[in-house]
Amino acid sequence: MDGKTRATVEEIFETVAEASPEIRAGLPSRRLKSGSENPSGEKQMAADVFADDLLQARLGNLDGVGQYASEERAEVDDVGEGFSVTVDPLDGSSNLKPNNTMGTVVGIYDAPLPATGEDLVGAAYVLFGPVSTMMCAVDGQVDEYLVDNGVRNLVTEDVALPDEPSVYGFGGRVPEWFDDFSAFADEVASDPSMKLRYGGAMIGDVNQVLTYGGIFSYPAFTNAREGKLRLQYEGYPVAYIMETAGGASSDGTQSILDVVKTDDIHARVPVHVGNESLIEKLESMLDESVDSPA
Ligand SMILES: O=P(O)(O)OC[C@H]1O[C@](O)(COP(=O)(O)O)[C@@H](O)[C@@H]1O
Ligand SMILES: [Mg+2]
Ligand SMILES: [Mg+2]
Repeated sequence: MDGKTRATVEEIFETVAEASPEIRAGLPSRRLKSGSENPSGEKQMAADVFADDLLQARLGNLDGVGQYASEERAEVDDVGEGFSVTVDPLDGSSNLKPNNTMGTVVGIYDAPLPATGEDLVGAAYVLFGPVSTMMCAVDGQVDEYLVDNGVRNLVTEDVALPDEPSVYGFGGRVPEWFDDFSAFADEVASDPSMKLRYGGAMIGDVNQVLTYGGIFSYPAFTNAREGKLRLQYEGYPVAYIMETAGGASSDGTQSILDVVKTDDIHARVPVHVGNESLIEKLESMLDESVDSPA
């Protein structure tokens, strides 16, 4: 990776870190529905709209950013020349009401949007928990930071997914899972070394997998084969972070990073990320009947 690319990616990371205390401080007064829907047909919280506007203004202002897209706005914004940035401004915003965890997810692509997994030059997330963690993946390495007053402080350099998996979290309604995924879930659950830990925000669930080892899935459903999570804002960035940390990702048959993009900037994808052994097992169990509803 050349120095200019690296510097631009770091500037984008720094801008997200800088905005994160403002996003966090804006949450208490914005835990209500905004009255509008996002392009995926979900009711937006006031905090979703606030975080999106803030990030659009800050990231769109950077010299090295050419496009900004988020799951909260219909169209891609052309903001200048440079990398394309995709944002899930508040991942897990349905956790606002019960005061559970949530975060911000960012993908940086060296191509116009919609881009492909191969176009990624960096990805990061901020997790709003008891502390604000920021996980940044660039140039083959993931680093973990604590964000304090908008500044990243390095906690762990070169984060590696633990070899021994111990946690799992599977999203959606169990009756709507395909039979083959249910069989995989049963196998994971029956492993005495595995514990169910599910929080309802992808980024919180992914962060505990990165911390302890394991698997997070938001699978295909019998009534929604494409799953729920969005490829450009959630699927590609989280797969890039997990694979860079030594883990694996899958849409059920292939790495999420190899999933072919469509023209739809809001396209969805089944998401499975975690230890390679579990992703391999999953793919072997889904292969046979992935196309046949339960
Ligand atoms: O509560 P549900 O419908 O199972 O969905 C939970 C999943 O949906 C999400 O909240 C979707 O993300 P947004 O909150 O950004 O729309 C994921 O973070 C989470 O994994
Ligand atoms: Mg999300
Ligand atoms: Mg969101």
